[in-house]
Amino acid sequence: MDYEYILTQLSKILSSKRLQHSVGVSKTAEEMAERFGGDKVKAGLAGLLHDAAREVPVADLLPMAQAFGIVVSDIEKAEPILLHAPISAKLAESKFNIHDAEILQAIFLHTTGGAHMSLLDKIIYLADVIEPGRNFGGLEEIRAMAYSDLDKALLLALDQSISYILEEGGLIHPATIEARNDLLIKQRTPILHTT
Ligand SMILES: Nc1ncnc2c1ncn2[C@@H]1O[C@H](COP(=O)(O)OP(=O)(O)O)[C@@H](O)[C@H]1O
Repeated sequence: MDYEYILTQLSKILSSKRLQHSVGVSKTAEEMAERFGGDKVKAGLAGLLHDAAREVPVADLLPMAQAFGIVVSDIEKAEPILLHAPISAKLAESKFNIHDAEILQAIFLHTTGGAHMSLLDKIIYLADVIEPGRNFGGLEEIRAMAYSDLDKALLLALDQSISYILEEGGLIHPATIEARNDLLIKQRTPILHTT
């Protein structure tokens, strides 16, 4: 399935604003893949499809996740919006014929992150945060870092997300804490970790 066809199909299930965001994430992810020696095609597709389920009505997310056989945690039951990421991965597979495990994993992890993120996972997480349509305090520092030190940029973005949720009094998904701890451990003992 080619890029243009996916774009047309997405325009039927996403608002023009969200579609513009998805194209922004896709282009940013391609640029980052080029900068860091990743796969540009996979980055572009994962970026384009990462929010495929973002406009599914919240009330439908839990039953849809269950129908797809997604294991739903207590946090996701309490904050079903988080399920849009794993459901987007399932839609990419079932509706858009994407069977590449790396692309599907990057879509799955794009909102929470997780331990042991691959280069593509990191690129998609960050591209979602820094694409040109985004604008929030502290973004410029993350943007600048995203093209020089991927892990430092990711750490900044995870910290920003955790701080924001804390301020809002929200639940923090444990995968986000795991992503942060994993990066910090690797930063402290770089010789033991080459990825
Ligand atoms: N790591 C997280 N843990 C818990 N909730 C989160 C996490 N990341 C995002 N959320 C919440 O999930 C919702 C959707 O997140 P997201 O899709 O990233 O936002 P956006 O629509 O800006 O892309 C937000 O309301 C946010 O507060």
